[in-house]
Amino acid sequence: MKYEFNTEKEFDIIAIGRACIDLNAKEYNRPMEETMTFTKYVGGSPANIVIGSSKLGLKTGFIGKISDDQHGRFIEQYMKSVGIDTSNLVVDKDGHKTGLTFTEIKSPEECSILMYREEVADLYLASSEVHEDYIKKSKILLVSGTALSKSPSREAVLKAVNLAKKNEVKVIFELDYRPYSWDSSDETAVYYSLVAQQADVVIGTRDEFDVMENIEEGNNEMTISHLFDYSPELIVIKHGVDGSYAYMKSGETYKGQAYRTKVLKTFGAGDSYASAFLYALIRGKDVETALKYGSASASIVVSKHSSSEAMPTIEEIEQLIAKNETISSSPEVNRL
Ligand SMILES: Nc1ncnc2c1ncn2[C@@H]1O[C@H](COP(=O)(O)OP(=O)(O)O)[C@@H](O)[C@H]1O
Ligand SMILES: O=C(O)C[C@@H](O)[C@H](O)C(=O)COP(=O)(O)O
Repeated sequence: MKYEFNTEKEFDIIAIGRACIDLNAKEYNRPMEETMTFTKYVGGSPANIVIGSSKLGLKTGFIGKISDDQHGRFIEQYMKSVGIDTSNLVVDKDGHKTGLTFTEIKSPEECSILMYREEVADLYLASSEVHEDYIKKSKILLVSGTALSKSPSREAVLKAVNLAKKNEVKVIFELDYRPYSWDSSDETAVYYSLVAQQADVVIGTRDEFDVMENIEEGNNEMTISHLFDYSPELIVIKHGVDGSYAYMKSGETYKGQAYRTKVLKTFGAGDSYASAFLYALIRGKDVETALKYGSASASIVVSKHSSSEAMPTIEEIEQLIAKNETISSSPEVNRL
């Protein structure tokens, strides 16, 4: 089953949200207290996703706010270098800073991130900085959930969603839950539900859907039966190394299995997954195949040091799919 887009649009994906910096520990297998050196990469979930999609050949753009300093300029230069349109990347003039994410790689199973996000420029994106003329040019508006955590970014995102819906632009909502950014679980659930109900596609981990529903240990059937009463036509629920499920409003369900790899660290999986999953959908692959692209891309990125710089080429993804070494012993993709 394929997912249709308006093919007349100039851009494939325009993302809205944060573009930040990842500082990934160079010394692995030790706690961050003992890490002396870090490598700098562009980071921020929505930025990572468009970087991945852009490297795969999609035409992408980014709406966001960066700091007026060396870090902001590094982000803009890197985005340009991978082909992302930065014409709607706003430079903050009020002294707000770029968000930093330090990563700790204690072991392949024990990875964590430490976010420094006080007064970050990305959450100061204003609704007046979101433009209809730009959004309407894209097949997809990719929305990151973290951009809803504070005003004025929250209103900027809600405006962007409204403009997308007015202009036949598919709204893809990546839940991208970062507890650090939110004041309360009730608040998160309110804004997540608001946008999920308006989105065309919702992507998140099982835990993130629980956050949206403000419950513990929810289940996929309940999630989809609720959301399919609203706008979503496709819901993707990820279960880490156990794979992912795609549910269509029309009733089909598909399972994508994770691909075996030598894991270096686990972060970066979700962003690389989303970038290749969306690439495949836009290129007219069916949803089953798109799950394979997402899983293969994630498997490649978890074997490498970064999230953004490590985003694979299409050849790497297709070679991995052809090798077919999935983690479960059951058939690689089961039609349920
Ligand atoms: N250890 C792993 N080895 C190979 N693939 C993985 C591994 N962990 C996750 N993946 C792949 O990445 C996808 C997204 O991972 P997940 O952990 O669910 O998302 P997130 O990074 O957003 O928390 C999974 O569906 C799976 O295909
Ligand atoms: O999203 C961030 O601000 C941090 C990311 O740049 C970092 O690379 C990361 O944690 C990615 O993990 P994922 O969202 O699970 O793919």
